[in-house]
Amino acid sequence: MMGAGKTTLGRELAGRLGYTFVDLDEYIEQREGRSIQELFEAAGQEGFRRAERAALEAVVQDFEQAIIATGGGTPCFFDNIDFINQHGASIFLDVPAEELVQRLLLTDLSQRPLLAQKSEADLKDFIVKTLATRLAFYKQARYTVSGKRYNIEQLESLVKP
Ligand SMILES: Nc1ncnc2c1ncn2[C@@H]1O[C@H](COP(=O)(O)OP(=O)(O)O)[C@@H](O)[C@H]1O
Ligand SMILES: O=C(O)C1=C[C@@H](OP(=O)(O)O)[C@@H](O)[C@H](O)C1
Ligand SMILES: [Mg+2]
Repeated sequence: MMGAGKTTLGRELAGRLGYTFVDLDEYIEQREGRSIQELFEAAGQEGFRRAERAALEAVVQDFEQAIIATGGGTPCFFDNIDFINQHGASIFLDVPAEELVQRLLLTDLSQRPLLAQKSEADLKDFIVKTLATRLAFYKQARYTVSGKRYNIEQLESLVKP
């Protein structure tokens, strides 16, 4: 989910393993030549999800040993979660909703179009409801790591060959 730490942790994990790190949102931005916000503005969420799926297919062609930080919605559209599981070892970072909200409030919400311009109360409501609808997808990850704190060695042991 947004704020779980996919980008932050993914980068750290890739560094430890000596793997390439790819943040799917950044990869989409490079492919599309515009920011995620611009893509949402021009093509709506539907257009973004199509670009996201295309990027997912391209990224598995482009990289062999890589840690990919997806976006929070990636596994929840099309058959993306099946595609992800067919091509790699997926990890669900299962962070409580209240913690996600606290973290996200400290960031620039305009960078995440689904959260832009939300009040704190609306943000809380959105995170709780969205997490509930997405959980069925997230639970299909091969591994689940739960809690506010994480242990990078534990994560490393999950994916290390
Ligand atoms: N384990 C953590 N504990 C506390 N804050 C964290 C942790 N992981 C990430 N953050 C912070 O939470 C925010 C969202 O992290 P980010 O990696 O962008 O999440 P995601 O890519 O899953 O949306 C950032 O401000 C980041 O510094
Ligand atoms: O949860 C989502 O639907 C989204 C999460 C974002 O990525 P992060 O999870 O890295 O914020 C980004 O892909 C886009 O704003 C949509
Ligand atoms: Mg991210």
